[in-house]
Amino acid sequence: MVFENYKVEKYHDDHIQSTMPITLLIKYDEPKTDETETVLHNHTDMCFTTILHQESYGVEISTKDNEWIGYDPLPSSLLFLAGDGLQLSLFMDMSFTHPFCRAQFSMCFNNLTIYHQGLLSNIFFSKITQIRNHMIVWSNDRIKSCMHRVVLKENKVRYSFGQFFWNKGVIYVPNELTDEDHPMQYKPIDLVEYLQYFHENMSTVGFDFSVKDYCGKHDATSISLKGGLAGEKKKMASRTQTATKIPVVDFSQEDCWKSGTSSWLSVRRDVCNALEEFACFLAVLPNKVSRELNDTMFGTFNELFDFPDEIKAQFPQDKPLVEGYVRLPTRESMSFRSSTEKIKNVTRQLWPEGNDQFRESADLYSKVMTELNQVVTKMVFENYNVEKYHDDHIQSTMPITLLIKYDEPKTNETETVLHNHTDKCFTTILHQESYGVEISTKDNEWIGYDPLPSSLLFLAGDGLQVRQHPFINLALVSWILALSSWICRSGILFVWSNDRIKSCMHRVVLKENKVRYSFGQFFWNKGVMYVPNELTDEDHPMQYKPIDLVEYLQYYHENMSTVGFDFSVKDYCGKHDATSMSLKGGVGK
Ligand SMILES: O=C(O)CCC(=O)C(=O)O
Ligand SMILES: [Fe+2]
Repeated sequence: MVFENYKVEKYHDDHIQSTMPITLLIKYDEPKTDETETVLHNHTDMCFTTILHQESYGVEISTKDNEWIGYDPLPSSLLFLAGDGLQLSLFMDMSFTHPFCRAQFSMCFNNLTIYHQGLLSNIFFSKITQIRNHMIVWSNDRIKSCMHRVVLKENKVRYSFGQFFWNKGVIYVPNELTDEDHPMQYKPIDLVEYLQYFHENMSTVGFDFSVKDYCGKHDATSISLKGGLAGEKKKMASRTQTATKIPVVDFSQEDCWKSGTSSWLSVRRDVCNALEEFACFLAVLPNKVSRELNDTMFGTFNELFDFPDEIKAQFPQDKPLVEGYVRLPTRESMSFRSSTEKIKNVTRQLWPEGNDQFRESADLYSKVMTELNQVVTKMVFENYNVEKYHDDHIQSTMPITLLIKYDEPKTNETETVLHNHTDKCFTTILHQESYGVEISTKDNEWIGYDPLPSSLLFLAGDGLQVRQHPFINLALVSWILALSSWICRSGILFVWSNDRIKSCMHRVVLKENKVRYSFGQFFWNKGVMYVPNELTDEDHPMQYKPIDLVEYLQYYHENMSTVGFDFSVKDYCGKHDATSMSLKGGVGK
């Protein structure tokens, strides 16, 4: 009917020939609470079309007006959806041999539910699948894929099943579906190749890699179907503007470290302007970190990351602010609490005979970063006239050091090795050996900087725990990492400052064909954080309830499956948000 309607029925036989229907039988666990629970988050299916049949209320679809509407199933009804993909693709890497092997897929689903309860649905069902709509391709944007979700309203198991219609071979937009009003939007696409490409490159192209990116014709990021896909997209992505620059704040004057001096006040102004405008700045402090220190520190990284995995893996993990060694598809990292004692222990563990170069330079950087953080946060507290809270704030701060090595890229193309994200902590200070970190401006431009040996990048923070998630599992982590967009919303500085300072969206790109080293300190806080009363007024009504950052992380880990990737600090402790809730207990969706 659809083909006929668009007068392309002559292609219909071929279309049906190439169709591979896949059956899926699903059981949703009985919800643990009486609340309505979203058990499958907003998504569209990646295939061409889907037909579902449910036993009881559950599927809801999003209308063009963004309303969610559901239906009580009739026994003799089936729900037909314009398709896009049941994120099956994500599971291909999980050693489940064939992308269309549904039986294995369901098994995989169940196993994962058991072992990774929480993580699964997020990776699985969140925004990631909204983008790959083949019906969209085929219909040249006339038919959009159906955004849907599943909610459980009753306290009982829910069964449902359906068929997902995939296609072998290349899908073309029929010429008949292009005209002046509908110029050709897509190049031909082989769905299976596309899925494969997506799997293999997820960690670099990112979850927001869409069918438009893959085979879009008029999109700025459009690419040729075969070869050089990632390259061109990445090139586009990294085409940074030179006009806007990351603000530089000069900390070279001795006086600017002393509260109350004119130099302090002037730096304070620069710092606060930079944070409000860019959520970050480059601190230049030649008296604190010299080129020699820079070279010594990075000089030890080679050896550090060359230790066999067994040695690196010895580093104990601690939740939710995990310390230890973490291997991801594009990078490996080592983290530990930033203290002289801890650095000594780490050094001794790695180099039983000692390594003064590492120990001393790591300790010095750690101290400088901690000091810079203290000074900058004090400036910020002062700027908002709440300096009386600063001592407590610093008392509760837990700095965590992270040392990172990014693998040498396999191609000569610029590669995004850490996708757009903000850090979940209060503040972050980074130091890189070579170009890599890029930040997103308010105008959504990506800007980077060539590091000076004596500079440190200060960022308004938000999240680290993704890489340090308790479910450390390579495949899962790579998905999470690729999913980076979900970590963008929980700025704690943002909470504290009652939305005055946004957290800094950043990413890491590799432009050169070589290993990249970087390290930093992430500043977390123990205990409950309040928006100071002084930061609320008519123009800034209180936006957040008190939050315990560590509990928040814990809560997030444990409930990821139901709260979804887009669960933000606003959802957790937002005051005016419709989804706001009390801090302890009853934190819903
Ligand atoms: O590699 C870097 O320099 C930055 C790393 C980063 O942004 C992070 O780990 O959150
Ligand atoms: Fe980061």
